[in-house]
Amino acid sequence: MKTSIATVSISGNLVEKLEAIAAAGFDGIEIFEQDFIAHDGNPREVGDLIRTMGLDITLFQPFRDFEGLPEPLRAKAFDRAERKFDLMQELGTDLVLVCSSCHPQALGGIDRAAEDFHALGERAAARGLRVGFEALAWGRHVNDHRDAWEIVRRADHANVGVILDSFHTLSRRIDPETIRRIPGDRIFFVQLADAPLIDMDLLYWSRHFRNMPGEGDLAVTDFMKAVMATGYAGPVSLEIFNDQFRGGRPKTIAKDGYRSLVALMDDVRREEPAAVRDLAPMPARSTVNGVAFVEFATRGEEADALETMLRSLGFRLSGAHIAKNLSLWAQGEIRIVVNRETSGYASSAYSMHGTTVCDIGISVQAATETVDRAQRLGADPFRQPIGPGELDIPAIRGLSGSVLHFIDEASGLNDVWSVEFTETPGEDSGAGLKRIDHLAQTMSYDEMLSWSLFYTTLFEMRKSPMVDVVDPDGLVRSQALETPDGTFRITLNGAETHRTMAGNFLADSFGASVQHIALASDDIFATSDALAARGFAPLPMSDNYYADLAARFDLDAGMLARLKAGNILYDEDASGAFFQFYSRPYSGGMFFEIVQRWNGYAGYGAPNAPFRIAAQKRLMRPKGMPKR
Ligand SMILES: O=C(O)c1ccc(O)c(O)c1
Ligand SMILES: [Mg+2]
Repeated sequence: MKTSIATVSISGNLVEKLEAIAAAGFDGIEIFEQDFIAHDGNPREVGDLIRTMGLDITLFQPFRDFEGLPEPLRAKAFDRAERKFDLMQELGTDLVLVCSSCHPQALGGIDRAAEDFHALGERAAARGLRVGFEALAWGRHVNDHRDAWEIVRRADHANVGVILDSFHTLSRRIDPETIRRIPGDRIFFVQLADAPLIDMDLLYWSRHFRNMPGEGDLAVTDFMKAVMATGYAGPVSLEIFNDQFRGGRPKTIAKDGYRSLVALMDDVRREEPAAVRDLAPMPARSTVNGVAFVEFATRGEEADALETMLRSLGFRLSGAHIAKNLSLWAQGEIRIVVNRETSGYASSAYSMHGTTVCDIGISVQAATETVDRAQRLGADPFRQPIGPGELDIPAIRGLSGSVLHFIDEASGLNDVWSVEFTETPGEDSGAGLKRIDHLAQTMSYDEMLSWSLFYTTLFEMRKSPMVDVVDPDGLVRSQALETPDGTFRITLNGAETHRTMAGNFLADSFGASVQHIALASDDIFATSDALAARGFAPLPMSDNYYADLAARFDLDAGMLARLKAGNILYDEDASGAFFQFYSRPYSGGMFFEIVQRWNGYAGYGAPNAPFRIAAQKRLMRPKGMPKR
């Protein structure tokens, strides 16, 4: 399988685009004519440059407004085609994409279009070139791949084939199963794009909101299954028009594209093994059993403050590392590692971000396979020198320099706590916190798609719809990712301005990271009492909040009084209820959350988020102080 991507999908100038595409691992590019025209260099040099980077030119595009024109426009279109054929030969590519005409004078008529394509096929054949016809979803007469295929069929020329683009088919809700009727050797090229479901004009949607397969809501896997079932053996190419990507970092967008394409083809193969023959095998998405540990990089007074916070949350200092300056804090199944090392990865994370979550340990079915899959999807493995008596725990670099370790039972890696840590005796039985409910990662809005793709291609996780969270100083978008059984949950919070609570944290910590950790109790009121006895100070909520709760929900006076007394927030969904309270912010805007899910409540208390943020800001921005 040859992987390819259109140059239009990546930001930067032509050379920057090519470098990013080559580095991400693609085999080829579709050269977008505009990118070539904007470049100052002759076509032969450009072709040679592309090839020296190890890339093929899989397609030249687009050639517009060709079929169905009356004379003299028709003759002019053929002349124009001859010029572009010259250019293609100099660049060194044999396939051109002709997209269906939007020309106001195009006449329509399947046979007229077929005759035009037959004639174009003759001219292309004379030069050893090929022509592919793509139905644009907004084409004047041809806007359905079934009509494009009928035209190609009637053109009846070996050098004329059809080009399929998932966006054009799926955006019009055309059943992708209809692709199975097209002979694979008549499909000259396949373009892939996903998109979020938004009800808008097709052209505008296509030119601004496409995204990588798996990042949107279209049935791209079904589309590709149908394509592969035809026996299609040509390139599989991404063609993404997206405003955000046009302004993104070329390397990141290209890596995301490669990750999405390999994950998609692996999914297709799992569902139709016979159809995908030449993709190297890779392990399936990992099953996650939960968060094994969260590690903070910290120092000095900040480290002491964090440990004071952990103690007030009912954590017990349960171990010290045999060789390194790490302390292990435990409660229920929760393990938090406080790393005060002054060299190595955690130390650089501290220098870069201040006190920060530098490492997340994820408990999976098979740790080594998880790293294998991640690497096949383009992630880098992470290694540190292993000291005497230490285990070699498989790990990768996440995005923006983060690290993920994988722990499993089968290989004995979950013994790391008894192997690498000496037990600190103690009696403390905790405050009833049992497990990590979710980790909340803060990032800039532009990074959200990269992170959700990262998690959903590596793990069996589903995305919930994006919600808008109103901060007094701006909007934060939030998206939850979770395993089917809820054992591993992450919320991604994308900030667009520095002035939001999330944006402020991001600016102060120089990059995406975990901003809060939500810990689950099975009895929120008992936990709240136990924490109060330890001197834990919850985030104070306003009286107005509780007056509104009383209006919105059927809560009896006793329940309401208990919620208010504990500064506990409340929400309900179709099946159950949710209780949550917060710590006060520490170390530049991080915090802890305590939650209880009752009767299968599935959300994260999104309706409460604006009031939580306002309460945090009241603490961080004392009364009377003007906002920055
Ligand atoms: O938006 C367009 O015009 C356009 C051009 C070429 C394509 O392959 C396509 O899918 C869309
Ligand atoms: Mg296309």
